[in-house]
Amino acid sequence: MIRCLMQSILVARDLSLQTYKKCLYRSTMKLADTLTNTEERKCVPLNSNDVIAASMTQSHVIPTVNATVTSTQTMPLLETAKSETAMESFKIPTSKVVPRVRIEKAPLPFEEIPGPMILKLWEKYWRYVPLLGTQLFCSLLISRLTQGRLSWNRNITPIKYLFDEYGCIVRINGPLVNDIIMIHRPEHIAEVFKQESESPIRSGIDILQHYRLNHHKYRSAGAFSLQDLEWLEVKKKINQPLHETISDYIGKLDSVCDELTNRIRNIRNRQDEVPANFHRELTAWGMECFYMTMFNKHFGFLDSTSKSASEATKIINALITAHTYMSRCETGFQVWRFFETPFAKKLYAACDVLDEVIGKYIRQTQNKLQTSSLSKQEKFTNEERNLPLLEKMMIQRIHPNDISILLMDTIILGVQAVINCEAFLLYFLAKNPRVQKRLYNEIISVSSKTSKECTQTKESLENMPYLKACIKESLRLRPAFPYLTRLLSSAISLHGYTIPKGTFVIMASQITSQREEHFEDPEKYQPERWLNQDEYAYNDYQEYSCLPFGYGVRSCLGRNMAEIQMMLLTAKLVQEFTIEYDYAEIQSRFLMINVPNKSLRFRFVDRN
Ligand code: HEM
Repeated sequence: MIRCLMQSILVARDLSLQTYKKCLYRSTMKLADTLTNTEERKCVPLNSNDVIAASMTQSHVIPTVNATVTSTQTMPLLETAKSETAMESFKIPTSKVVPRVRIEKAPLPFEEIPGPMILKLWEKYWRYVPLLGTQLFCSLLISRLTQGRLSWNRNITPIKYLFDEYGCIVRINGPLVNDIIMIHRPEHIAEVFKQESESPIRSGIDILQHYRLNHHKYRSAGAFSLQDLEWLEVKKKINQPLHETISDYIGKLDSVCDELTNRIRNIRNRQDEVPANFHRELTAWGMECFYMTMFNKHFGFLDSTSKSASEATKIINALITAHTYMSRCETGFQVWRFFETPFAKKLYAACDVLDEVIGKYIRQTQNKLQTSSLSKQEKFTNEERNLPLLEKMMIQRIHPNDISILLMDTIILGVQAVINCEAFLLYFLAKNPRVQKRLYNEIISVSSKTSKECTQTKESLENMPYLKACIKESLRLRPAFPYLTRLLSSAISLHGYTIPKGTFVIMASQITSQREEHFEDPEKYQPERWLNQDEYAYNDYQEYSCLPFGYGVRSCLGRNMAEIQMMLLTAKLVQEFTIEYDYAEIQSRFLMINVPNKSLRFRFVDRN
């Protein structure tokens, strides 16, 4: 009996508590709604805490709303069903709402930005490493840091983990390196780019810099590593010739795409599937495009029967090796700073092969230009625009050393970026037959109007908005570089914190471009989202929400070249084949560039 009685009391108490909570919530919401319509609400922004506070502080004076009830009557704390009905229509006289004073928030100290404790573990190692650069730290962070603790597969996941754990701004500090801030919100990225100086500083690739300055005794570190105004001078000189060359070489680049198409027909099996090492064929295509634009030479990378086949194999092997060991040297502890490790030796040997090839063409061009008179050279720049880029750069009097390192950066990073972005694009098309169909229709309709069958021109490419959207969408989901970096040249304010000048900022742009606020169903491949720009122009920071080629003065120099190459090849392949892929999902893994983590076993089924 007593137990029953006790239970009933407990149940009754629970019920009354629940009713109280419900009523308090309803009155709070009602109050918030009402306040929205008052003048006070307009000038005093309230958050949910304010509303709750307001309801609590005024609970004794809030009028219950019956016309008959005066404003001085108090509302019962524990409401009855009667008072609940009465709540439906109560009004608060505006004069009773006490306006709140907006309190200016003082900037929060930089040191209070949350960051991972796990990094503290590394501090004890750092002191044994005298030559620590920011890049080392970034590398640690981006590559191996969380190994063992997370399901680490060398992709962007650990960075995402840090944001999930510490919020939208994460600070990483150490005793020897400068502080590093990691961000991913477009509005924060905008602040970083707004403070950019005339010559912004980005993290370089230390091992390539080391190769050039110490191993090779070149006079500068290279396009990706060079920081000062000297590089900007070179960049200015290259920019225009680069764009002109690409436009002038569209026809030649298109025929390189024809070669890959034929090669696919030769190498696919009876199920129309290309071999697992199809990535290598894409590399050959990328290198042939590079040779064509830089040296105006057809090398035969896609022709296994050509005279230069063994030389082609050597160059492609060198490129693959250089990329692999650059990534291995650059990530983890950089022991190569103290002695030449086996990884560094392999990288240097591969770079030497590429350097030799580039050097050969530079010498040839130098000889050619020495034999022609200056006036003739000037005539070249004005009249004969079809010169290869190397010759144009030499006419611009760019130092041969600078040309050499620029070309090597273009091969190791630029060509690799194009190949891997193209690989992901083909994958997305293969996985989305509806998109592929629409793209095919666009290509056919434009080609029939503007160009000869199966040949693209500058005009035909300009008339393919859907193709551009397909590329943009693929770069949104799988950019070549998942993050951008800058050293702050002046202090900025982010998320209420003051970030001092000299802080190194990592912008996780791959995460930015997959945020729900900016992209509906962000994980889906939907090129259509780029066609109606107005629909997406609602947000002030839209511009910063997808930056596959970076932003500002230090944005990608090869953007035009990359986009044209990708457009040409994609148009060609979609026009000729239906592309299919039957295997497990392909994700990216990070080898200084996002690369596919699985073989590209596409099926290329003839359309006719
Ligand atoms: C789809 C292919 C490519 C993508 C996604 C890409 C992306 C990028 C990104 C994100 C940056 C850093 C920008 C920044 O920090 O704001 C960059 C820099 C650069 N890219 Fe590309 N790139 C591609 C292809 C190429 C190609 C083919 C070339 C060769 C001409 C090239 C040459 C460069 C150079 C020289 C820089 C350094 C620019 C500077 O520091 O001023 N890129 N690229």
